[in-house]
Amino acid sequence: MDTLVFLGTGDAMGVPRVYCDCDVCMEARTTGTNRRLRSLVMIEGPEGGFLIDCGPDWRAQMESQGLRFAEKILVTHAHFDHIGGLPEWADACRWLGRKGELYAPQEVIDTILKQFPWLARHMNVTAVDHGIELGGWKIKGWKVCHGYNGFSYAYRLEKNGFRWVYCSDSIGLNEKEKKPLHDLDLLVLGTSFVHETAPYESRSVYDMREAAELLAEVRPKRAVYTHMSHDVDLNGDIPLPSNVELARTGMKMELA
Ligand SMILES: O=c1ccn([C@@H]2O[C@@H]3COP(=O)(O)O[C@H]3[C@H]2O)c(=O)[nH]1
Repeated sequence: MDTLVFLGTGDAMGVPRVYCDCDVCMEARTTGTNRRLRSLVMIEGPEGGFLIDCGPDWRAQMESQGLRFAEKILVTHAHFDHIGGLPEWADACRWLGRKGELYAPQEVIDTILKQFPWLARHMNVTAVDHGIELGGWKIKGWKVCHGYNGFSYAYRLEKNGFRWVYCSDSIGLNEKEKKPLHDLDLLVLGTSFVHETAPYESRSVYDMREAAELLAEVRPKRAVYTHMSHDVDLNGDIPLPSNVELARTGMKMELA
């Protein structure tokens, strides 16, 4: 049985935001229910495991699980909050004398290697544009609208009849982009805010109101929201569709 572990459930700034004294950020600093590291998930199972994304909190996330090595990492897009940990992973590979396996679409690889050209010395880099199999999961990625911030990729994973999607950074998906979101047992969707009031053209991730509309359309059996900013209070009373839950740091789910 495979397990999905939420090692990071925050937006680009994490929670608390360094500059912020709002109630959610202050709660995150004290009791810490809302403390959120940058978004990253781990899939583990009998056929091996892998991470999706490697943001700047990677080191703390590895330590939180007592993990000493990450062998395989699949990346969604080349934004700092999703790739900031890659140089630390590369250093770990170097010191252990073990090559990591980095997977991403070719255009994402190109950007990563422009930013961190030395990575290729410490890891094998594989383009996943035509799909990939990791840990027994058949994985297909597709490009999704990330609004003001450009594009990201979402991944659809299938194994033993279980179908799920990881789509952390998207907004306003068109019909083609929504197609792989149908017939899902689980949709992990990024929703930065409950209700984001900033002008639409300045935004880059669904809010929870829009996400509810998307779910009504694509009808996954279950959904989990992640990539949540300090707008989201896990101790609050947020109106959600009945099949939705909010990811919590360290939360585990069976993928079956
Ligand atoms: O070309 C770019 C654009 C943006 N970024 C990062 O991705 C984050 C996306 O959310 P945000 O807009 O709150 O903050 C952004 C930055 O931290 C990046 O690394 N490269």
